[in-house]
Amino acid sequence: MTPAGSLLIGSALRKSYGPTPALDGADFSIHPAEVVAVMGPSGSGKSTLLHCLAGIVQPDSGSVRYNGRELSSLPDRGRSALRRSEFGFVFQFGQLVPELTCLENVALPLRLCGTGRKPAEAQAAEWLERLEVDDVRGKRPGEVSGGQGQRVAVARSLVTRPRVLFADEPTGALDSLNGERVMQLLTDAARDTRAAVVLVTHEARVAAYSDREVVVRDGKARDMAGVL
Ligand SMILES: Nc1ncnc2c1ncn2[C@@H]1O[C@H](COP(=O)(O)OP(=O)(O)OP(=O)(O)O)[C@@H](O)[C@H]1O
Repeated sequence: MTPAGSLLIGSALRKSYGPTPALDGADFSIHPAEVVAVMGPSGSGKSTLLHCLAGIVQPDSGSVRYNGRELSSLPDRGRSALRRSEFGFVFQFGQLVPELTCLENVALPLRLCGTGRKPAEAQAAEWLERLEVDDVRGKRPGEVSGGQGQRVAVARSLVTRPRVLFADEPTGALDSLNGERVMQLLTDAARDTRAAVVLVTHEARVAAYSDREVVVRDGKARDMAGVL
């Protein structure tokens, strides 16, 4: 796939941690509304690639362009604002705020973007319903199951209707049945809202929910479209 029409493009990305090269000239691109699985062995550079694409980690060299804009040309504040308004995130563990109810957790990204409490919570309630966890809205994250918590996290990641959802092993802590359900709900919701999804996983059954697979090995990314 060529980067033409791509929403997000990483080119020749390099990143080392001390003497350890995590990325060694990785290329990646994703179109609007596309779900791309980033696969590869442990330590191959998948999470580092995701962090560079999301502007969380600054690559040593190479470029990341989002919607025609070079991320490194934005000041820190601009990158943070972009992450808040255009990107969504869901990780394997612990991203919910323990002191807040599930409803307040899902409403939080909207509140941070300036939405008032009532409309933010009304939208959050809709997303909890969509992820089939309406019943836990008044509970705190410590009082819900792992699968329920992950659905709440997916609801929170999509409530701002991001254009790119970054998901790093989103079902890594779940049993296979719960994992499949979360993936189904996540990809259905992303496709409905036309969010592109960068999905890091090492599990083939999770990658099966994607449109395309990219394999990262020794810090280099390879599109499997021409290989499979
Ligand atoms: N913050 C960091 N400090 C030092 N080394 C790091 C850091 N983050 C990643 N690395 C190293 O960079 C390399 C790539 O790590 P990364 O987490 O991107 O791989 P991964 O493919 O996501 O692995 P996994 O599947 O195990 O999560 C590894 O050798 C890792 O030890």
